[in-house]
Amino acid sequence: MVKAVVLGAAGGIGQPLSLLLKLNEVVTELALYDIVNSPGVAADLSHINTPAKVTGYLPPPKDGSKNAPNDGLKNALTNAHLVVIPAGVPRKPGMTRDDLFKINAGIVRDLATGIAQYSPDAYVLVISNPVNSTVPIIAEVLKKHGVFNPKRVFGVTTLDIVRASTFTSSVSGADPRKVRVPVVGGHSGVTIIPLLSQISPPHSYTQDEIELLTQRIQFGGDEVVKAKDGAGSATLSMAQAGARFASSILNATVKGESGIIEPSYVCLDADSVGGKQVKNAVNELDYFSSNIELGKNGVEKIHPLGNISEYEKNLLEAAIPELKANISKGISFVADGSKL
Ligand SMILES: NC(=O)c1ccc[n+]([C@@H]2O[C@H](COP(=O)([O-])OP(=O)(O)OC[C@H]3O[C@@H](n4cnc5c(N)ncnc54)[C@H](O)[C@@H]3O)[C@@H](O)[C@H]2O)c1
Ligand SMILES: O=C(O)C[C@H](O)C(=O)O
Repeated sequence: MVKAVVLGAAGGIGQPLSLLLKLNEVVTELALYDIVNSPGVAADLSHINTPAKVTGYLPPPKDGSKNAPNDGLKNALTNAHLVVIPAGVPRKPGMTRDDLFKINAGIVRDLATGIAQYSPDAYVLVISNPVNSTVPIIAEVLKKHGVFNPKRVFGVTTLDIVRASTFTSSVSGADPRKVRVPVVGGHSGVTIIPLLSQISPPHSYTQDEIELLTQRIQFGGDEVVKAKDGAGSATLSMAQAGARFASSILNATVKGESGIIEPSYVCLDADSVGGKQVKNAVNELDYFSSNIELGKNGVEKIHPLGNISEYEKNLLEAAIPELKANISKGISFVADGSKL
């Protein structure tokens, strides 16, 4: 049995992501949890003729008036192999991702408490923003419960990779499906660091092109927030990116495929898989996105940054203070909170 769970499944990302997971034939059970509408989304998806059995769960009603299942989160999470979290509010124009911390930190902390209790061995994929802080929040909650495994918790930065392929190809004329650009660092503005010097297949951009492309990849999220004009942020492209990363995790951990490499924002404490080497290169940050090789137990190897250009070194230097602050904010939120 391979159970995938989506927490925040009725939202703008949650619905198309759940659809794509329903189409993934490695998944045999798909559990959808949200504070609203998840049974409806589950009923709808359950008519698709793929193997996954779909169920929808809600929290217990606040007034206790309805005869709803008592513990939706527990039932959703029990026996999960993979948990994907797109729960939380999205940006409106003029906001930074860090502005979402006030609401989303508490949501993510409470969901992490459920994961610690009901699915401590699951692979956890965090989409909720601000990713630079929500991943440390999840890790700290799992640590408090004694169940944190740094090889199993991932901040999903795949949308940055997807955008980098699309935007660079629009300049070079290459097939975007075949282009890979490692995007390292974090997932907000200047913490997003595209390594265009390592683009595959290789391509030489002018310095002007490099600067324009870097800016566009770093602030690609803002393009969508602006175009949606108050109706949220990227949902469809994020669902595709999230499903791609989930599929990579499933292919590595269930099917045993080797050699899958995807950048992701992870805890660098896993020294046995190369975390220390990356940590040394990024001024001792505890979390960072680098090329991650996936294996049957999750993170198999955290690849070093490799040769990077002077321009990219400057991007890294500019990213470090913001990443440090975002990480500390997440860690302190759990350390200072009482509701665990
Ligand atoms: N990592 C990325 O690259 C990336 C990309 C796009 C969006 N995001 C982030 O993803 C999050 C979701 O975006 P969206 O557009 O889907 O928002 P949305 O508002 O459309 O959906 C969010 C869903 O979360 C649900 N929710 C709220 N509190 C919950 C809780 N306690 N438990 C379960 N579900 C809960 C809501 O009911 C809603 O259905 C935002 O924080 C957004 O910034 C991240
Ligand atoms: O921009 C946002 O707020 C959503 C997401 O992080 C994105 O990169 O599209």
